[in-house]
Amino acid sequence: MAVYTEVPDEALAAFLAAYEIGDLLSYKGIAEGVENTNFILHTTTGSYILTLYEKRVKLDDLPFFLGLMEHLAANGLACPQPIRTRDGTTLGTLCGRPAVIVSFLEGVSVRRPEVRHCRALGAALAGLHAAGSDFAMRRPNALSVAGWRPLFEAAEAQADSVALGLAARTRQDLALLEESWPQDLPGGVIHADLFTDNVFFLGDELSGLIDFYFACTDSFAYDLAICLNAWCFEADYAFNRTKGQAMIAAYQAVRPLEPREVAALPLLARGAALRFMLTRLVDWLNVPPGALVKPKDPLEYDRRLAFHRRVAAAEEYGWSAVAG
Ligand SMILES: Nc1ncnc2c1ncn2[C@@H]1O[C@H](COP(=O)(O)OP(=O)(O)OP(=O)(O)O)[C@@H](O)[C@H]1O
Ligand SMILES: N[C@@H](CCO)C(=O)O
Repeated sequence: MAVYTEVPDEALAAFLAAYEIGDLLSYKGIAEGVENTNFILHTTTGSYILTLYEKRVKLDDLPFFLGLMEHLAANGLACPQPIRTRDGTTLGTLCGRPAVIVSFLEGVSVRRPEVRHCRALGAALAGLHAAGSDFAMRRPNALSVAGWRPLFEAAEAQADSVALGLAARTRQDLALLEESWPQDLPGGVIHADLFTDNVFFLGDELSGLIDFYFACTDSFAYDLAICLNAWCFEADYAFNRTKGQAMIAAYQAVRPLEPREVAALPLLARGAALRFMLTRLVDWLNVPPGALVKPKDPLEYDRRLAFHRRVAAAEEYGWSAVAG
């Protein structure tokens, strides 16, 4: 469930009075998602998403996220567009929480992506990188390599209670990645969390990207590495090279990777898997009493790491010099 804040009818009506989105017909809480409180609103002018930001989203970051969504939507990307009030503001307050209304995107996410979905995702990711290239604001990636050691230290003592040997192998991965993390790759705005639940399809057509609350300024190839992790492994943790190939080729049809990005891909993919393993591990070990949200399994990413450790070259992810 993701309705942490209950919103009384009167409070909602007062909040909506500042907008020109028609009369409210109905609204209901959205169960999916774990970070924020989301409602779907149906009004006489259409459907909208109302989000109340809960504690994990920093208030200072909201201008970046909202500005970015506006910028990307203005550049033709199918993403939620923050709706402005009559006074021209996008960020308001509802029930003591920062709150926004964004446009509703049609479509459904796919649980088990197929090759065609991976291809569509590759093109959309490159489109996002292109659409964000002239966005003026910056937000450093707090969950890049410098952010991993504090996460590891918070989990190290209990890591082996989750899987035997997890602490030792994570320690080794972390040391290697800290030493060799690729620097100064081409970069700009990245989504940084483009998992299947954040991508909508209508039939075979990709219809929208959501959840920009990890978006930041970092290397483009790292974003691709995150997507290879999230989309191209099978249920048995075998990497599906055909899916990787489809994703990378579609990405490169819009923005060809530079040779240094290709060379860095194995390390970037390994780092991306470590990042999600660590955030999941910390959450797994710190489930608040009475929590209604089930934490995500860190071992799904420990298993991906086992694959990445054996990879020697980008070809093993499906990259090839000849576009295919
Ligand atoms: N603009 C939108 N259009 C249509 N549906 C949306 C939109 N934004 C959010 N949703 C719906 O709300 C759900 C939760 O949104 P979102 O993923 O942003 O939540 P969250 O709390 O930030 O969760 P998490 O970070 O865990 O994914 C989505 O799975 C989707 O069903
Ligand atoms: N996509 C992240 C959750 C944060 O949205 C994960 O699967 O660990």
